[in-house]
Amino acid sequence: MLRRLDLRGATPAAAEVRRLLPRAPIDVDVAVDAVRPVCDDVRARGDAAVLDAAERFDGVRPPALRVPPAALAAAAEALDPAVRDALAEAIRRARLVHRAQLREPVTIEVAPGLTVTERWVPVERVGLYVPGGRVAYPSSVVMNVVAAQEAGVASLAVFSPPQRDNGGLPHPVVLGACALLGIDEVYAAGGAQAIAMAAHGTASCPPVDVITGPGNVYVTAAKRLVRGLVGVDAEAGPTEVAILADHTADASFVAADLVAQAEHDPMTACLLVTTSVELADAVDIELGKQVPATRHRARVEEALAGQGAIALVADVDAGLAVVDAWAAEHLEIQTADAAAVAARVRHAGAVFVGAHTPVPLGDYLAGSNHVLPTGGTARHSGGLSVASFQRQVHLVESTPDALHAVSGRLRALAGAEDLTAHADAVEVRFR
Ligand SMILES: NC(=O)c1ccc[n+]([C@@H]2O[C@H](COP(=O)([O-])OP(=O)(O)OC[C@H]3O[C@@H](n4cnc5c(N)ncnc54)[C@H](O)[C@@H]3O)[C@@H](O)[C@H]2O)c1
Ligand SMILES: N[C@H](CO)Cc1c[nH]c[nH+]1
Ligand SMILES: [Zn+2]
Repeated sequence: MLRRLDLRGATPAAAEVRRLLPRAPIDVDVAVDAVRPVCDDVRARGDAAVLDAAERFDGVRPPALRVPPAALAAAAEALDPAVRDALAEAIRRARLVHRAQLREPVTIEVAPGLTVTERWVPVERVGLYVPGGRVAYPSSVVMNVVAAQEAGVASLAVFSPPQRDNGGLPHPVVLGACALLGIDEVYAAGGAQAIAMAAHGTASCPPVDVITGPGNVYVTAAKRLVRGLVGVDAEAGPTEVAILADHTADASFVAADLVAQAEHDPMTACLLVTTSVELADAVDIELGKQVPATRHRARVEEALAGQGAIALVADVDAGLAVVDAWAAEHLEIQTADAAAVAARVRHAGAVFVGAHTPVPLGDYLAGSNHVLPTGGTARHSGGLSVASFQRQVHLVESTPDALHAVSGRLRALAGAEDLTAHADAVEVRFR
């Protein structure tokens, strides 16, 4: 049985909701302290430190950090045809969505003769993290690489943990997915050491400008540490799901969707917010059937016991307030008129609307990006997109008349800041 919180009759403030509802006990701040020495070591000793960390954390010392081209080609060759076909379709769908995110330059004539043009320019080189500790994620290759390629990034390097069972190379399907996408720069490096390698650069790997991708709490912590030296995307850490459901929801669907995300990581957070005690009871019964039968039972049990909960709410409006406060990475809406309810959601990494839009569709094949903000960061961040790989640049262009027309006001503002040379630099042009 999931722990239950009865919020009917109460209207807790957002901060109180966040305190009451469970999330994983190790937070990113704690993990930052754990990974700081690893990142410092990579900065100081480069490749040797990455290799030592691989031995310590992944249980294998890769023969080389850079995956040889022959291994990528062999992995592509060895892909199961059904997996190859599914990857190709996932890539096709993701391209449709991400290409549509590209923005044309916009020129605004602010005053006669003065224009501001906004251009979006791709960064030059990116490091794309693909998790591979407990589970290997070829689908995260697709999510990272397609967004970066569509953004127009020229240099892409993928990092994924070395695997003992694969001779110290990353998982073969991860390599196969890289090859399908035309990626030839892949490193057998995982965890914080991979993030530090990408950020600082080593003898085998030039530094990158932006690092993106999901990972466990150590990866997330390392991204937080190098933020500023490089750009990073949102904190896409241990996965989480919230489901807002009423009496119309099917308990077997709800339970299956909780189990599906719980199988990622014992730190996964799974929350059902419902107006219906009957549904809550039925979901508990369903979990009693589904959990013992699921492949990764131990992980699922740990996640549900640790960070699983059902919150009972008075009505859908109260439920919306709760899920908005919790700001889930994934939010499913399984209520009557789900589309109308979903349209009112403010804080979630992605919203899955209606009974036939489970999170795993978005994980693999909806075309949406599955690299999404966790830990409540959906309050201020969005998921991975082409914008994660681009910078916006303003081009400002003025005629002499347009500059002259505004020079009096400019002097007023410069004077207010006691920066008179600013005004002089304008007026020198008209003496
Ligand atoms: N939010 C998202 O968008 C999203 C998407 C996909 C996956 N995920 C999450 O990614 C995570 C993948 O985790 P994973 O562990 O399978 O793979 P991972 O690649 O993220 O982490 C594996 C690495 O963690 C490091 N590590 C392990 N224990 C450590 C320790 N005690 N100290 C320091 N470093 C340590 C190792 O170096 C190892 O290479 C899951 O939590 C999953 O939920 C999130
Ligand atoms: N649910 C994960 C976090 O968004 C993504 C994923 C990849 N593979 C399966 N699931
Ligand atoms: Zn998933």
